[in-house]
Amino acid sequence: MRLNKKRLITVMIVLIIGLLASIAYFKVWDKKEILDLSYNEFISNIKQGKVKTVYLVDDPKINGVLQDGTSFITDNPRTENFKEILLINNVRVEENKRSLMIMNIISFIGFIVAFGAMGVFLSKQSSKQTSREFSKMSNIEAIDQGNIKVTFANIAGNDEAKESIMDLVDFLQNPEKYTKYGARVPRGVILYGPPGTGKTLLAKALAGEANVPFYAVSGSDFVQIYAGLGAGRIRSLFKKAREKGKCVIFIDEIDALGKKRDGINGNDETDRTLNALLTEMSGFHDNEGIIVIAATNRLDILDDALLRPGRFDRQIEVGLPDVNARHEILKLHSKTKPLAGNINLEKLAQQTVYFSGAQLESLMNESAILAAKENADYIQITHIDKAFYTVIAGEEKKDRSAISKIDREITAYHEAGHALVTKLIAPENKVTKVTIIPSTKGAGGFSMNIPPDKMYRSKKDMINSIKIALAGRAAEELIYGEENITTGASNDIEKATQIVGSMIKQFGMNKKIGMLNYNVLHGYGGFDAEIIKECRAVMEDLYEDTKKILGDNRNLLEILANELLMKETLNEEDINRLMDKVMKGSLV
Ligand SMILES: Nc1ncnc2c1ncn2[C@@H]1O[C@H](COP(=O)(O)OP(=O)(O)OP(=O)(O)O)[C@@H](O)[C@H]1O
Ligand SMILES: [Zn+2]
Repeated sequence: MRLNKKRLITVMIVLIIGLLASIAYFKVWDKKEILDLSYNEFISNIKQGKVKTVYLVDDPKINGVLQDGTSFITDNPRTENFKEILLINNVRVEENKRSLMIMNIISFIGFIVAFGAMGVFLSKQSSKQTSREFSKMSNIEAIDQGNIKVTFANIAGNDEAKESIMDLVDFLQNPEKYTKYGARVPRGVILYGPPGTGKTLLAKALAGEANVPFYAVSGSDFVQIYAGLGAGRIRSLFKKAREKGKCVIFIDEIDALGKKRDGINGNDETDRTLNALLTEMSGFHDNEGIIVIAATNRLDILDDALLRPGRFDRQIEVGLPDVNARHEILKLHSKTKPLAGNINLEKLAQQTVYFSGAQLESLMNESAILAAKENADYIQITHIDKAFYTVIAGEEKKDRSAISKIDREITAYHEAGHALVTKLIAPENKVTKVTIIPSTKGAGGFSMNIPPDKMYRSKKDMINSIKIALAGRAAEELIYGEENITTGASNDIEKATQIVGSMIKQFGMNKKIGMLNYNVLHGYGGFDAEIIKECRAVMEDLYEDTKKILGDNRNLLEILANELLMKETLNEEDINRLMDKVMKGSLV
């Protein structure tokens, strides 16, 4: 339907151009070629023998041609003997042919027809182009099972993401098993994280491990195409996939399709495409065994509609690799390369802070190319050094290693502060992971789970949470001095303020302020100088406490921070092990 409309518009445009062109043509022709003779002039021309031909018609005007080839037009006398007079004066009379005027009209019509035809042709051409685009999409052949060489063995690091994806292999292979128990098999998974961290690789590995076909498209393919085509592409993609049965559909750059709709920058076309995708996904039967994996660098900009249950309801973070993962990735990508014996990949892993998997792969590849160019026997450290700068050339901060050194140290102390205070004041809390590798959520990372089986939070719990939140800043101040504290604590301060505020305004946990809910008394936006003063006083006390805890355990803080600098990521066991050692006095 929409395609026809499109074609119609193209034809119309061409016709209008044709019309304008022919009008212009006739205007010119009129002026230059056609003499408008009065009847008297015509007669005198005849008498002088200047008229060659006259086209006789039953119109008010007749045309003719002079001896010199000039066309003319004059009034038709429509007298009985007109033809005779002409013939007597040696004028050729053409009766059967239409007059020039008519010829003009005919040629005019010809023009239009020609242009019309051209229009249709062009629109056919453009629809050919659309159909080419279309077929580009419908031609997405499933990469055959046998051709997906990627398995989990091709992915180093990313252990958590890998585990979540591994779960899906069984869903793909035996969906019936899960439907038997009434379980909803996941349909969509979003992999999010910085570029080049192996999201595509993970999706491929899923297909490779489950031995099913793999279809890949990119969200940006759907942008700037003809109206309605995006949705059509989605439908044909899924149709194809269904025909194959079990498979993995990979949609890279899903954000190009599924950005949050803000109502202002709404784009009908992407909306339509997104809706088609959502419709297709809710149309799966539970045991169809199709899993859609989408990738994005930004989870926060995605439309909520995408993240609802039954759609992309699993979200897996794929982060930058830590030093161990970098080592693994480097090993993986130098397996088939002749490295000189003195190259230490472990050291190289330490030097490639913030490198993504793709950058590490590129580093090894560039080195190999340099070595090959020189016909060197081995890839030498000099090749790697050169390649290093090629890989980071596009980065904004060229001297990144210098900048990152102090950044890393501050981050390490900050994160170690959080972890240590947690361990010391709330050992029942679970510290799942501490890292100094930036994530999409911000610099560094620290995750802590409060035991989920608590129904209420005690005043002590809340105070502990505040201290844990303040511990990052406290560690920075303790180690680097008050002047060198950073903006890295902004989220922590926000969190601490929320807790203090709710304790005092809402939960009646402050003696001075009393057991009143101030939200009820003067709304959530209420401003009360006394409350703010009290919040500040409580916060100051807690901050001093936190600094004291860290100061008293400074050696532990330094040991943890140094371990973080070395390993970049520590899990709970690592932290426990370290603390045990220190407590037992073996590491002081
Ligand atoms: N964890 C990893 N292990 C091994 N190789 C990796 C890893 N991460 C990335 N690579 C290498 O980088 C290349 C690019 O990775 P991939 O295309 O999967 O990244 P991506 O996260 O999908 O990136 P983008 O967000 O830019 O699409 C891979 O083909 C692989 O060579
Ligand atoms: Zn922090």
